[in-house]
Formats: sequence, structure tokens, C-alpha cells
Amino acid sequence: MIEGVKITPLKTIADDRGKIMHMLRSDAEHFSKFGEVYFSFVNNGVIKAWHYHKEMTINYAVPVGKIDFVLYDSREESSTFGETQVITMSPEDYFLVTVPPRVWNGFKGLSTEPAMVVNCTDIPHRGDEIERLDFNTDKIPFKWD
Ligand SMILES: Cc1cn([C@H]2C[C@H](O)[C@@H](COP(=O)(O)OP(=O)(O)O[C@H]3O[C@H](C)C(=O)[C@H](O)[C@H]3O)O2)c(=O)[nH]c1=O
Repeated sequence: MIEGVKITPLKTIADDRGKIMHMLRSDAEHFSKFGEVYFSFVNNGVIKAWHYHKEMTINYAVPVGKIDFVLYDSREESSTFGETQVITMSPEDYFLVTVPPRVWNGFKGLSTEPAMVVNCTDIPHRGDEIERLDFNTDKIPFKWD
């Protein structure tokens, strides 16, 4: 596991009418503060990568569809410096992934239907705190299939 990344199992409560899927509560141990919630949709086979947040802690859940969420640690002071990690996310195996700032990340849509990635952040989106690299950059040792 990349240093500072947390995976928290989430409950799904289903009944005859539908279901409730938990995401994040203000009294959770891994909650810091609220910035913004947004929904990023990714079509089958599409790669949205790479993003790097200088300040934002991200909290991802995938209540619809399926993705491979990939992390790369470029923090020289980190115990997992240079490592990559792949986390498959979907409603069938439902959990929250918390990622601290300064960890490169991106995802690929795996489901036929567009996957919905919910991000509950600790600061509002700001373009100037994001760095980006092409998905096929040679600066990150990961090859998307
Ligand atoms: C998130 C956001 C985006 N935008 C604009 C910026 C771009 O012109 C456009 C698409 O954004 P982006 O290319 O960053 O979209 P994704 O690749 O889906 O990534 C976004 O959603 C994933 C899940 C992330 O966590 C990223 O941090 C977030 O940037 O919407 C805004 O104007 N306001 C916003 O709050």
C-alpha cells in the first residue's frame, strides 16, 4: 500500500426499493474537512491519467461501473517511493480510497456502462494545484493495458 493511502470498507444497504451506499461521514477517523464533491464519469476503455494534486486529499468511491485506479508514489521521502499500486473499484467490492496530496493517480473505465467516480475532497477544485502528465508518459513506470 502506498504510504498515506487508506482503504475503508463501505456499507451497502439494499432492500426491495433499491439501495443506500455509504461514502463519508464527518465523524469518520479518516475525514479531515469538506471542500467539494464531484462526479467524474469514465467510458469503457478510456484512461483519465495522470493527475497530481499538490494540496488536495482525495476520497474516491465508485458506486456505478468499474475502474482500475492506479497510484504512483514520486515522493522521495516516502517509504513507498517509486512504487505503483492498482486498486480495482466497483459497487461489487465497495470501499473508500483516501489519497494524500502529492501521489500521482489516474483511472481506466472497465465496465460497459460509464463508471462514476465520486470524489469528496478537502478543498474545492482549483486548476492551479493540479499537475498532469500524459497517460503514456515514461516518467511513471506503469503501462496501461
Ligand atoms: C473537477 C472539476 C473540473 N473542472 C473542469 C476542469 C476541466 O476543464 C474539466 C474536466 O476536468 P478534468 O480533466 O480534471 O477531469 P477528470 O480527468 O475527470 O478529473 C477530475 O475528476 C477526478 C475524479 C479527479 O479527482 C480529478 O482531480 C478531477 O480533476 O472540468 C472544473 O471546472 N471544476 C471542477 O470541480
